[in-house]
Amino acid sequence: MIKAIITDIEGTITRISFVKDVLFPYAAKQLPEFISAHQQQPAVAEQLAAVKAFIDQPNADLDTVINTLLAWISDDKKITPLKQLQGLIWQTGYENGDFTGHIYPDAYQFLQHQQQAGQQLYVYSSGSVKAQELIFQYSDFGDIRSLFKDYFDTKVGAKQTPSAYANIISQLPFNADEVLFLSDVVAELDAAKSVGLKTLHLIRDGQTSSPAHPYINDFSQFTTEHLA
Ligand SMILES: CSCCC(=O)C(=O)COP(=O)(O)O
Ligand SMILES: [Mg+2]
Repeated sequence: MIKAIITDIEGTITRISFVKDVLFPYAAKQLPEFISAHQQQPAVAEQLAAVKAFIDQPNADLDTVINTLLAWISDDKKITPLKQLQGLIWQTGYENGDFTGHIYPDAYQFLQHQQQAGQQLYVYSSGSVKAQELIFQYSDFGDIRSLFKDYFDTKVGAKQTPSAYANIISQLPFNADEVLFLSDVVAELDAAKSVGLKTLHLIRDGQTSSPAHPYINDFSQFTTEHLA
């Protein structure tokens, strides 16, 4: 019996185009000035050092680091220092009201219902924990952070890696088979299932279904059978 639900964000409870057409371009536009202005701040300096380590160029200059980060945004790389920096940059956009966090109405209703029914709700996204908190703090439905018990990002591991899910389960008071993982990406569902989590595939945007995972097109199709 399912006791906890871990949800992905992009493509599962948030429209893909909000991330790709709003958040990523905003980060790309603001990043050069943000890095130049804040490079000495510890939270930023730590990520710049991580970029240099990742590209194995400990003495890389600022332009090289900025161009590396811009290329990673363009290629939608889920590399931890980029995702951490994006969260810091998006904070300004949310605070200025440049955008609000898109949440599908059916997802919001589903999450509210499951919380009221006693499920513990968690988030696991490639977006940093900061970015996750921001999208829910400044969501289309107002501040909905109280829905979630905790957040996980790529610091526990990459989303297509089984050990990341084992790592999350080791931090929760549940067995793997008591946890349902929701995602739009089959490779993520495969990784979660391989360490014993139950899975449910969200196919909102024409993705191909997999025989390995049950699927729904939106949360209006969710039934109690998915919690069995
Ligand atoms: C937290 S909103 C931004 C999401 C993001 O940066 C991203 O890369 C999407 O990854 P997800 O794991 O939510 O599909
Ligand atoms: Mg996703």
